[in-house]
Amino acid sequence: MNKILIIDDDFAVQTSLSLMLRQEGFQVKTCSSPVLAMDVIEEFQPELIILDLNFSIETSGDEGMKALKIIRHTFPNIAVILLTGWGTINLAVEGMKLGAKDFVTKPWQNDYIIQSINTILNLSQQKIQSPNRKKLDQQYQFEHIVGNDPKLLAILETIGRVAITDAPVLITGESGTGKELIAEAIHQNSKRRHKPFVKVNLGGVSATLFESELFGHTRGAFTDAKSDRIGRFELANKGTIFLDEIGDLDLSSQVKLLRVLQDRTFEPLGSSKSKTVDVRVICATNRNLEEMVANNTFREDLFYRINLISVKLPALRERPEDIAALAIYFANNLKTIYERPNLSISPKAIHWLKTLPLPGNIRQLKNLVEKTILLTPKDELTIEDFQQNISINTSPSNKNTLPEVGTMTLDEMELLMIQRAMAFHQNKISKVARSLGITRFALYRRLEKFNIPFAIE
Ligand SMILES: Nc1ncnc2c1ncn2[C@@H]1O[C@H](COP(=O)(O)OP(=O)(O)OP(=O)(O)O)[C@@H](O)[C@H]1O
Repeated sequence: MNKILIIDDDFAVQTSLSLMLRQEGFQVKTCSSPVLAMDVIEEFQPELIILDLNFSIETSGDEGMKALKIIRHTFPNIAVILLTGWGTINLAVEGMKLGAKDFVTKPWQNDYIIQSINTILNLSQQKIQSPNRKKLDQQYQFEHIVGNDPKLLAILETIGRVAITDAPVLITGESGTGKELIAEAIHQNSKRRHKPFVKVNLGGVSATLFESELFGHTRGAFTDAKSDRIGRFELANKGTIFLDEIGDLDLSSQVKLLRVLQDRTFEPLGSSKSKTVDVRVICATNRNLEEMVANNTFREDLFYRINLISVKLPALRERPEDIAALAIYFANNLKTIYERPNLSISPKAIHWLKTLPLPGNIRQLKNLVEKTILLTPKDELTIEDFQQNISINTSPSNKNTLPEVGTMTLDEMELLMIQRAMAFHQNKISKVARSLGITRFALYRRLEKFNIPFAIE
């Protein structure tokens, strides 16, 4: 039985929280001040502490903060959840930086606290050493997710475990790495799987449309509002809402979003009646939210609210072994669709695909395989077939794949580009030279300079 310690000077809070947690099967102790807490922690050895930040004698929150620092320092393995008022949410944010696992604003929702506790305890307690794909597939539904890379498996393990809770999950990763697929998998493995999964692309929602899109509007709320409209949150009730491109949200919309994530209540535009929703929130972005927080373009409190659990999907170039499995999977899917049962990819072509940088990640690989199959009438696809259909330089995020200024000289860059072109064109000098925009002789000179072996054509 897991042990939880509640540190709060408000007797009513102590009683109601402990009653609720005992009903959930936890062993609970309470304590009214941080000073007394240290002895209790030593003796009781809780796995988790719920710590109030606002003690009535000291409304600045300093006492709670001090206690948090000491607890983190003395008992680093004990998880801490902070309790705070809505008005002092900035304190909670400070606390998260000091290592608290989550924060809950008063008045709290019992369901939220319980799911947060379960998620935190669950994640900290049963870490499997190295998850294996077969075991994961026996436990969870990941049938459309291809891959065996240890980084991907660790992610599948985490999402499998947290899927059953209602914990918010933040999914980051470059474009095309499978963020939406992972969000769907979380929903499919949750208790909400038979309820709606509603996707909202926040990148496409302007600040003026944000409220009506997410919270709905009543007829006449604004000039074009000819009839009542249900917002996305309400559509997702009892299910999951997937907020894609959350990093694209402007600051005024961020605060509106924080409010509904915090209280689960909102008012449709033009209405004064609050509505309550029961949704699980999954967010995704290819931006660096930590950096945005540092630049004050993303609210820190919203950041901590959405990333109780966060997973970062690796770029495809970081897991080249999965390229083979993915290419074969996409080709097999198309076998049936296009009625070409003998379709296959030559072993050499598979090997060659693994050497591609693929900045557009899995989406780019999928498009390449589909395009090549469509445009090639043969059964076995070769390197040349793929070469004709790839546009390495026009991929969307190519500019991001250039190294940072100061990390590479022009000479090193030239060497890398020549090596890459040689691999791509399998050392065929005239093709390599053409792709680099230089003559064959200019290429020979450079190959010699860089000591790259070649055969004269
Ligand atoms: N592990 C995988 N196995 C099979 N297909 C995958 C996998 N990951 C992604 N895909 C496929 O690749 C395509 C891109 O994936 P997805 O849309 O989930 O990426 P994303 O990270 O959400 O992209 P963006 O940031 O551009 O929205 C989809 O067609 C998806 O089905």
